[in-house]
Amino acid sequence: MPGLIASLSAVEVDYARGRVLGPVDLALAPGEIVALVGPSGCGKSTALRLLAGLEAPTRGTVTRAAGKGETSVVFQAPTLAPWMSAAANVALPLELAGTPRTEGRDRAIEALAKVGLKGVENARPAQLSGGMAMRASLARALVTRPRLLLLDEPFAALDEITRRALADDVLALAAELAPAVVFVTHNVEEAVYMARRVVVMSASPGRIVGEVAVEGPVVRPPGFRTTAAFRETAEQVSRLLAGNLGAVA
Ligand SMILES: Nc1ncnc2c1ncn2[C@@H]1O[C@H](COP(=O)(O)OP(=O)(O)OP(=O)(O)O)[C@@H](O)[C@H]1O
Repeated sequence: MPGLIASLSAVEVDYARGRVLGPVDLALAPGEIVALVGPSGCGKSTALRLLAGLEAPTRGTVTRAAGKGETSVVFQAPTLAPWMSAAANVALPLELAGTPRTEGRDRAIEALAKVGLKGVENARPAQLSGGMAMRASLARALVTRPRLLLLDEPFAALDEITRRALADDVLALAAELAPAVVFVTHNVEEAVYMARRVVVMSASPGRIVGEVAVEGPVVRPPGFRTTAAFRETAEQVSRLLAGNLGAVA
């Protein structure tokens, strides 16, 4: 379909023990932020891997307007190379794409500053806290200025305060750089906070059971979580989830 960053059409994924996903249809417009919520094991990460082009579906069609170099994925674990400095880690995708080394380092330092990591350019990953390592991973994902940013439970291992701070930082960066974002989470409130559109999946094999639109600006104003509209939207998502949990594996 023209104008879309990526889409899944009648997509199904089977593994050896049977169907794990689908059929699923999902279309992503440029710059939109979509959250994917669903019970554990329903195929959220599988859907993300399809959108990233890391895996092919068993049946159905995946289209991707964003090429490999225009797609970034951030996983729950920061996946930084332990022997490299923060700046070298962030510069890695640029280096692999053939960007001259000094330009790569400058852009990495700029990306680190954008995620609040000014001054830690030369630190090794082991010297960073969990939140800082996740920020460095985000900087590495954004340094290539992707058109499609795929986030697989990026805050799951972090404490609540760090999660909330990072959520605001990701939204600020999304507002500035305008990639299409797919954000996978188990957490209903986090989904409603992050996304303009929450896509709810059933238990395995995951299908889309409903979508809920979220009002408000991309960068959420203070107190957004306590508004009646936010509570109602979260309730709607929770009801969709609760009605479609099926047999828990
Ligand atoms: N490479 C694989 N081979 C076989 N089975 C797999 C493979 N990858 C995932 N699965 C299975 O497919 C199902 C969907 O996995 P997936 O990781 O996509 O779910 P998820 O919704 O992201 O789960 P969680 O929320 O727990 O991270 C699970 O039952 C999982 O065990």
